[in-house]
Order: sequence, then structure tokens, then C-alpha cells
Amino acid sequence: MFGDVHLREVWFRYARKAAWTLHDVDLELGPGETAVVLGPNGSGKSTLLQLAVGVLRPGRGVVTGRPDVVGWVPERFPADQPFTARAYLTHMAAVRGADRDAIDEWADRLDFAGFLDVRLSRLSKGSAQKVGLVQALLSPPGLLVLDEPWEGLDAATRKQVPAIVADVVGRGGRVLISDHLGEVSRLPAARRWHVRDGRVTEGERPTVRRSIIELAVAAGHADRAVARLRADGFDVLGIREER
Ligand SMILES: Nc1ncnc2c1ncn2[C@@H]1O[C@H](COP(=O)(O)OP(=O)(O)OP(=O)(O)O)[C@@H](O)[C@H]1O
Repeated sequence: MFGDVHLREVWFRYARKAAWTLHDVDLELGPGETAVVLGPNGSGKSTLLQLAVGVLRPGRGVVTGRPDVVGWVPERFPADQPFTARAYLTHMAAVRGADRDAIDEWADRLDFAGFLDVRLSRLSKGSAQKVGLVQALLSPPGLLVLDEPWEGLDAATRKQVPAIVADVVGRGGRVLISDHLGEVSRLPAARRWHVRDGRVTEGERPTVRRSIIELAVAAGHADRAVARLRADGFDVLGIREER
């Protein structure tokens, strides 16, 4: 979990001799940090995210410090597969060495439990996106990459995105999110990376000054306390058990 994910002098193009889609990209994202990637359609936001995930390789430069567990939710979950959501997620949990209970926990949290036994190809776009989100969260990711998470999801799940981000950064993970709907206001403490003309520039760092308060509650009440704090708009940065 330690250290920055670093895109070092990264250049990328989709074909040899084509124009560079991104060039001179030098960015770092540290543990506990969130960055929102902003930019017009076709500017290269998804490309940047896929370079960070490792599904695209830079033409020049290198990405270092990528953690072992990377959760990636592409813009569109590929739902044309002949499995039920549960069979797919069970397989993904086995591949990732994740606890199977995580499937039911996330399905409950995202109000998706009733769809677990439906075939992926029969799910609505919003439900398929939830499967994509759950597979990315089965093992707590050191880097979570969400491509336009607000777009495919229903309103109730959209509201949960900041809490999911808070969970990941609270465990020392990093989160990278693209956003062309202007939903970034839901994440006031996030850094902003602007993609334009193939370059990525950092926006002004958020200036929200925060006070960090540590609380202790009886272990059995932790979930309820966290839910209430989040409902009141507070950032819950982390939860740990007393030894
Ligand atoms: N597989 C590909 N092959 C060739 N060109 C591609 C490919 N994927 C994307 N591009 C091109 O690369 C550029 C950047 O695309 P990208 O999808 O990264 O932009 P984006 O900012 O995420 O766009 P949007 O907001 O519309 O999702 C665009 O000109 C796009 O047409």
C-alpha cells in the first residue's frame, strides 16, 4: 500500500506513427489520495486511466509503484457473457483470492442482492455497472480506477460513490476517477487533473482545511456510527479495530 503510483514522462498513441493521444504526462498519486480526471470528450481521460491500471502500456516513459491489487471499473462493463452475476463474481473472487462473503456484502450495500442470480446479459446497464463495481472491490484495492462511475449508475448508487472512495482511501488506497458530468463536487477533497491537447495539468489543490477527529465506539456499533456520520456529510477516513 505504500508509495506513490507514478506516471513518469508517459507518452501514448494508439498506433505507430499516429499522433500522440497523451504526451509528457508526469503525475503522482499517493496513498490516501483521490484524483478526478476532467476534460472534454475524446481528450484522453479513459486512456490516462487505462495507462494507470496497466491495460495500456506507455509508448514512452513508465508507470511505477502500481500496487498489487488494482480495481478497475471500465466505462462499460462487458456484460455479453454467459454467466450469472454470482457465478462471474465467484470466479473473480477466486482469481483474486478474495473472501466470497465480500460478494454478498457488496451486493447488499449496492442494493443488488436480488440480481445476483440473473445472467449478466439480461441485466440493465446500471445493474451491470454494479457488477463491475463489485468485482473491483472484492479485494480492497491499493488503486481503484473508476471510468465515469456516475454515468451508468442509478441515482442511489451514484450517491454511494463518495463513501466507496472514502473506504478505499481510508485503508491507504488511491482512487482515480474520470468525470465529464461535473460530479466532482461530490469529492471536495480530491485533486483535479485536467486533460487537454494531449497534456495533463494539475488544477489548484483543494483548499478545504479539515480537522481530523478520532472517535471510538463499541465494535458492534461501528457500522451504524459510520453510516450516520456519512449521512451527515462527514468524511470517514478510516476504521480500525482496537487491539
Ligand atoms: N482503441 C482505440 N484506438 C484508436 N483510437 C482510440 C482508441 N480509444 C480511444 N481512441 C481515441 O483516443 C482519443 C482519446 O480517447 P479517450 O477515450 O481516452 O477520451 P475520453 O476523454 O475518455 O473521452 P470520453 O469523455 O468521450 O469518454 C480519442 O480521440 C479517441 O477517439
